Amino acid sequence: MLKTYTYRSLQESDIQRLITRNTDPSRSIQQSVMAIMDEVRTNGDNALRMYAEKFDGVQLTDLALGSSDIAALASTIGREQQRALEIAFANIHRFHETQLRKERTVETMPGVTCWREPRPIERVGLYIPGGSAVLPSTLLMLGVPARIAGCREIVICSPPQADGRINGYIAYCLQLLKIETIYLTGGAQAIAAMAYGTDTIPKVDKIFGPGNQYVTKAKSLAQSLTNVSIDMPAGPSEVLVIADGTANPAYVAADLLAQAEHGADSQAILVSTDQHLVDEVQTALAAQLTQLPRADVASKSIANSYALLCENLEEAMAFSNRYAPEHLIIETDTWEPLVRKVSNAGSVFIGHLTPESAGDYASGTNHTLPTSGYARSYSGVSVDAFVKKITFQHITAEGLRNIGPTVEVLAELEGLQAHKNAVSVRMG
Ligand SMILES: NC(=O)c1ccc[n+]([C@@H]2O[C@H](COP(=O)([O-])OP(=O)(O)OC[C@H]3O[C@@H](n4cnc5c(N)ncnc54)[C@H](O)[C@@H]3O)[C@@H](O)[C@H]2O)c1
Ligand SMILES: N[C@H](CO)Cc1c[nH]c[nH+]1
Ligand SMILES: [Zn+2]
Repeated sequence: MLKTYTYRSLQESDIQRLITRNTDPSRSIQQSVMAIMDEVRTNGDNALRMYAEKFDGVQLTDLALGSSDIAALASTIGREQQRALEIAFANIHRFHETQLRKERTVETMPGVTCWREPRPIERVGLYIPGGSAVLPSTLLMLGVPARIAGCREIVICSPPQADGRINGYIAYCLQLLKIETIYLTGGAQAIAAMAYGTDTIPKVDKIFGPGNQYVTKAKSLAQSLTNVSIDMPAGPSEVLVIADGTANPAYVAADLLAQAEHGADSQAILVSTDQHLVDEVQTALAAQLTQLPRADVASKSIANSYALLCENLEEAMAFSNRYAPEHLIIETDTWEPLVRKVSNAGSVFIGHLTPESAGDYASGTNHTLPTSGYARSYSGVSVDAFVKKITFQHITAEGLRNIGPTVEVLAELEGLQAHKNAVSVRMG
């Protein structure tokens, strides 16, 4: 069950240990991923086939499925599942379409006009996890903002399943998104393929998507070894629940287990002001675990997690801000003052009736979020991530008279005469 710590008895070194997760201290993941990426760079599609056999247990001839295969697979799913995917698609679309707001044009001095306009990133690669669980929801979370942004080429990679194909739910989402091809490759090799390009898989400008530690390391290496950029490190899922005596222990336990079932390296942290609640959550965890098909994975993750007892909710929030969770759930009757104090979190779920699963699937917010403390500096995926915001400016004769002398002085103080001349030659 959850190990329990008391915040006031922790030293700074203990806090550092408690907020650190999935950093690959032995560099073993980095080494494996480097080797995989080199292999893909050198041997392209043949390397992808070799890794499909090694990691996914399938022999592939074709690395891609086209629209007729996708249509056949999509037709196998039930009406209820279609409907749920359509509602999720619509809510995600509704939430994300507001993000492409036009910005104001600014006249910084009379005759000097500056503004910013978004332009889609032309070629984007979306990674859809499919190792221990296939996540069609992730395809919607990445595909919808890519479509809203207007990206010209959307490359999708996901690990092949045991039958050498994808499941029908992924296929249905591809149809909702009007995407006609999917590439059957997963893990670090998929990221390498999109970063370097192979005969079959196009090289992209930016790679998006969550994944396990291999995928996440490959994304960061791809960014440093090639000119591809990435959305953010979105690795093993995590949740931190702040709960006081008003929380329902069954709800808290369910929320912790919902992230714990993602993987043994996931973390589910309970931060509470109430010892009695912690005890009740432990009991509820034990009871609910026995009912879960993925109890094996979830119990390993719970063993890799902890509960922390704090004196008050301010202290609880201070710890949460240091931990910087991917998901923060606030299960207290009074939450407004706490919400104002959130400074580091990927996505926040407020009140007793807001399960994090709602955001994972269908409320509309994006579930591709920074993990391992990266919520201190990264935002989750949004339409912004699929565009570049380009600045523009225009200067009139009046503007040049206004701004010119300032630029000349600044160029001169930096010793850059040619910069000064570019102004002076126009001012006559
Ligand atoms: N942060 C987020 O936004 C977010 C969202 C959804 C899911 N997730 C996380 O994504 C992850 C999905 O992981 P997954 O494993 O189920 O699927 P995955 O698709 O990320 O990884 C599967 C692939 O990993 C590779 N792999 C497995 N073992 C390997 C090894 N020993 N060496 C090299 N490569 C290996 C294989 O190629 C396999 O196809 C989970 O950790 C989940 O918590 C995060
Ligand atoms: N909780 C995951 C993000 O960490 C997203 C997800 C997809 N499916 C279920 N959950
Ligand atoms: Zn989830």
